[in-house]
Amino acid sequence: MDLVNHLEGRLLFAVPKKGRLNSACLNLLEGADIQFRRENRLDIALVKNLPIALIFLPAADIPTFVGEGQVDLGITGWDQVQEHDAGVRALFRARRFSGEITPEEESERTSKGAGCETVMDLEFGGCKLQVQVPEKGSYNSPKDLIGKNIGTSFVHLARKYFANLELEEDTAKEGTDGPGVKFTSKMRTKIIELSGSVEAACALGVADGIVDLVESGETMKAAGLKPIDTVIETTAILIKSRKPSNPELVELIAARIRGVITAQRYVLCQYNVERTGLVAATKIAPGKRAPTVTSLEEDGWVAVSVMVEKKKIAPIMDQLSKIGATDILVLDIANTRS
Ligand SMILES: Nc1ncnc2c1ncn2[C@@H]1O[C@H](COP(=O)(O)OP(=O)(O)OP(=O)(O)O)[C@@H](O)[C@H]1O
Ligand SMILES: O=P(O)(O)OC[C@H]1O[C@H](OP(=O)(O)OP(=O)(O)O)[C@H](O)[C@@H]1O
Repeated sequence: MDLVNHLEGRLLFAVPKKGRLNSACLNLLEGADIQFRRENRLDIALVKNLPIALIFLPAADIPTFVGEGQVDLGITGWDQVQEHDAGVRALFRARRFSGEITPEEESERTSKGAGCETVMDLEFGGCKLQVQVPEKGSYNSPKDLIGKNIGTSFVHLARKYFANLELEEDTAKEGTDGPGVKFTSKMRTKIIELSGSVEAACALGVADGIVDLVESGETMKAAGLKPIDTVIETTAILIKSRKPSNPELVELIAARIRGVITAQRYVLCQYNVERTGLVAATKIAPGKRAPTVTSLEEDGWVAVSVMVEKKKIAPIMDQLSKIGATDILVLDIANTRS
């Protein structure tokens, strides 16, 4: 089937085709009951039960497609959206400096090009974009890298980061060569674009420091690098274009995804407690909204069911047990809707 000719009337939803975010995205789509079958090697899949087409794209390209409005919705890293926005801003700023466009055109085109809106944080794919330097070298602070070579895949964020650093340093030095002497800021740090294996750049003599993503820190440690600053912290996000083709469907998908995320974050805790212990128990586990309390077929006792954040459940069970709650059960939540 020629899928491209079946996109008419469908909401286009971009998801990372590979890499760190791919499998969590596929789980999210399954949880939201977005059913599709992806043919081998095809980057478009029609959703069977909703008027949606999934477009599988590199995570780094998704902000461009959504920002320019060709695709309505997308999942990618916050870092990728920031990198794209910084790139768009730099492009139009340069055009204004060269006199190609007016300041008004610059602001209009910047807001059009960098036009993704964040719908929600998806709470996975968490990592940090960090400045890393050789552990055994002489660089200890980001300012030590001014004027040096920096390897990165995030050229626009790195350039912005070092431009700010240079400006800070220039401002601090202002006047030190004599009253009223102003340093003119001209980017001195060289940003070298690398598409992968950035951590090898220092050992290979290509760069003095790098700006790259760090999750566990194992890759950088193995490459003999240490962090000296964090440029941004990032997680996966759901983004939408400013004018999606079907806003109601965007809302429906957002509500389903929100439900899946809440279900992943919470468990349902059920226990029995004497009515006299209910106030103390509710203080320990107040729930997302409030606990549901039903009477037990035993005088003076109630059964309570309450949503608890997964990461807090163990100490909460300990405390409930301590104040006399019994038969404490913890159940996974398959899905939720507020
Ligand atoms: N440990 C990690 N390393 C890199 N990215 C991560 C990590 N954990 C989460 N991410 C997120 O995953 C996004 C995609 O990164 P990933 O390197 O998997 O992309 P990719 O499309 O496979 O690109 P590449 O071709 O560079 O491998 C990042 O922008 C970031 O938001
Ligand atoms: O802190 P860690 O948990 O070790 O993860 C961080 C590493 O993972 C990413 O690279 P990836 O494996 O995606 O390959 P790449 O170098 O080709 O981008 C990133 O660029 C780091 O190198």
